[in-house]
Amino acid sequence: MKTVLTIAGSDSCGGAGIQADLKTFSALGTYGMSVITAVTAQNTMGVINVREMDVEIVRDQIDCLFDDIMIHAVKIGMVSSVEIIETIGSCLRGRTDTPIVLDPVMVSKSGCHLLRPESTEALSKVLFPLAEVVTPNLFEAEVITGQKINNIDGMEEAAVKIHDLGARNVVVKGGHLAGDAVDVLYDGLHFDYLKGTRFDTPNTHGTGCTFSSAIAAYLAGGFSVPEAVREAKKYISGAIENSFALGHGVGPTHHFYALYRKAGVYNE
Ligand SMILES: Nc1ncnc2c1ncn2[C@@H]1O[C@H](COP(=O)(O)OP(=O)(O)O)[C@@H](O)[C@H]1O
Ligand SMILES: Cc1ncc(COP(=O)(O)O)c(N)n1
Repeated sequence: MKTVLTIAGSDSCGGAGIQADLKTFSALGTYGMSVITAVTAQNTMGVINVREMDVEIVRDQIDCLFDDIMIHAVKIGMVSSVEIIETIGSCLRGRTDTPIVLDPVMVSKSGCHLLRPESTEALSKVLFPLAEVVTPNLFEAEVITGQKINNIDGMEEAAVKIHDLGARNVVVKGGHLAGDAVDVLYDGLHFDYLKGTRFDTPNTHGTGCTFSSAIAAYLAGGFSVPEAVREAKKYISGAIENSFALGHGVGPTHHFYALYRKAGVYNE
């Protein structure tokens, strides 16, 4: 059994964060585990409250898993504070056999800061050099590089800059650009373009969490980075195509539509 660990925040409404990550790991046939960095009180309309975990419990969650279990890939999402970032860094440094996918989560789609603004530098200094893949969205790539991004050329420039900060592979996601949903993968030498149909849906809660978790699940399964990113793109596209309305705001993507259909229990 391939195992994948998510280090991220809890999203009480289940569309993003730890909950989206574990659903993705399960849907892709891997065994999911979690380290919770923060608990958010969140629904489809917004984030009501955030409680960070203290660094001791973050460290103990990570260490006790590595002490006991072979972990085939790690995904990192919401990390919130400099202290939590440094703790994760010190726990993972040296564990070079385990590929790490870092989704540099900063602000929720509903506009809440999930990374304290003063933690941006620590995120790139401490965690980028540990990452096999970093997956910024347009806004995150702009904050990290200090440059506005309006098109694919801008995404390429940002990918190069983020690679220079130590990430071995960078996927700049184009989910927030107009037109097709095109993401740019850069490995330090070549650009690769992940093209996807844009689905006209408001229900995109947790798309970035799901995409990065799918990359981690495929890396755990032994796929190369370009293969893992390509398969993850297919997975997130299907999950968005089958996303659904929930609550009064931005609904979640659907992780199990293929399995449900096969079992004849798919409920539109
Ligand atoms: N409406 C959409 N239709 C199809 N793909 C989308 C759509 N919105 C986002 N994506 C894709 O979902 C993935 C996550 O991207 P994005 O939504 O930009 O991440 P984030 O949640 O970090 O803002 C990317 O592969 C992106 O291209
Ligand atoms: C705990 C947690 N982690 C990540 C996100 C980002 O997801 P989105 O960008 O879809 O709001 C979130 N809303 N909550």
